[in-house]
Amino acid sequence: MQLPPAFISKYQALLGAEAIPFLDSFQAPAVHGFRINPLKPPANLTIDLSHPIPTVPNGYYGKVAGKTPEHQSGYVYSQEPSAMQVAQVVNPQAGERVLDLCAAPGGKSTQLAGMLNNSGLLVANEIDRSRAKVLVENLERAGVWNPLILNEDPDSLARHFPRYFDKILVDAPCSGEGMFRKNPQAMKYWSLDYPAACAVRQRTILPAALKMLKPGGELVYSTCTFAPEEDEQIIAWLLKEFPLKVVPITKTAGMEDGRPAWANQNPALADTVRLFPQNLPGDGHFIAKLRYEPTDAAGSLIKTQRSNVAGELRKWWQQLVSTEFTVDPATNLLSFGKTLYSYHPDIPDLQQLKVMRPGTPVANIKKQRLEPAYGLALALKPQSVQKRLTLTRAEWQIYVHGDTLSVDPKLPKGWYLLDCQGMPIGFGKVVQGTLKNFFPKGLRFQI
Ligand SMILES: C[S@@+](CC[C@H](N)C(=O)[O-])C[C@H]1O[C@@H](n2cnc3c(N)ncnc32)[C@H](O)[C@@H]1O
Repeated sequence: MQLPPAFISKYQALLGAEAIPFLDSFQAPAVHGFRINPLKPPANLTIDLSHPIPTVPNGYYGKVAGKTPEHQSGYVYSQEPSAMQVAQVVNPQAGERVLDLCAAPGGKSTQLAGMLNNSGLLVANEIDRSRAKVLVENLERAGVWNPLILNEDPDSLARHFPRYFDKILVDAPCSGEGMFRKNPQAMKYWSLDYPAACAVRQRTILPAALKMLKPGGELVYSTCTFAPEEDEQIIAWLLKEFPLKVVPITKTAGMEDGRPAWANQNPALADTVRLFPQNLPGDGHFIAKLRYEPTDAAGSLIKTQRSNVAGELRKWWQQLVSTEFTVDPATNLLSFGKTLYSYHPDIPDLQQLKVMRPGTPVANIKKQRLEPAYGLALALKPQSVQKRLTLTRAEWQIYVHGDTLSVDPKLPKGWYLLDCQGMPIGFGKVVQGTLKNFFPKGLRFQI
């Protein structure tokens, strides 16, 4: 790989002798990793789990294929190993309200959701609409319960969530120097001035994020770049401008202190973390954790979203629950577009927000009836449905292609939660020996 000459000389000046292993690391192959989703029920996975990442529960080195039941059903998520350290630093606790402000495609959101274990509230926001759609797919696949998925710019979002969150992650858009190895195209955008331009954007995102943090709440800031302008210098600026304190991050093997000398010499910057690719298997990251300690500690009340499901629609839902489920899987019901959602009761009134998903889709609204939603199949506990059917891997291929399958004609008609090797993969409807396919049209694929 041919690194930009200005990049080489910049890091030679910054790193001295260490620049040699740093620059050499770009010639090594990219390191792959994946996480196993702790939200999913136990299943028989066909995946090599022999190389665990010691510092990341459920994290493994290796590559996983995309077109497999394990991937389609959200049991695995491919993620570069050093990126996995960020959610570890956020460390969400049960019941907390957590915002992932720059969330697409959803690597850190899915990991945070796993750590929240479907307690508390995850709000995943992405400014770019097409990327937000990918975020929706990934959170749906992961079976996250009641995530609020938004497509807002940080300033607009801040108006709706004043002092609302316990933890906020800003995994900032950055110059992406850590991506060069995996995606050499990323070098095309790079110039000596690019990190400073990215820093301008980061300085607009962060004040908006702080408006949404509760007093005593924690902000985690991360980048996948090595540029001091976007790393230590951003934290030095935040510490000067806002009532924030650095929370030291416990360092594990291969993690280095942030470098005060690369900013304003503030010694607290050493408590941030640099992950360099010459020190650990991964592409590199910068992570800082800050506690917000404003002097005026008043919180803010918000108007919460009320359920809008009554009358006929509620009756149809109750009918579906009584014929197909063992318990009512929904929390609060919201009709949104042509879908019925379960949503978290603490979410603000959604009227002025660009909502991708208010929660978990539980049913598709048809004329005079409801059909259980794909997203529900991936999120609910299998024991909460009345009828289940196991497909072989070969039958799974037919299912994800969108075709019908023949089944035992004696099977009672109705909705079945389908699984493959114990992994829930979607719903199907049995009618007289035929399994009708309800795998969403937009997600179908051929192996
Ligand atoms: C590093 S990526 C996030 C990766 C994601 N956290 C993950 O782990 O999968 C940064 C994201 O910030 C978004 N972004 C770009 N400009 C932004 C802005 N002005 N405010 C907020 N987000 C922005 C990008 O669209 C991009 O999806």
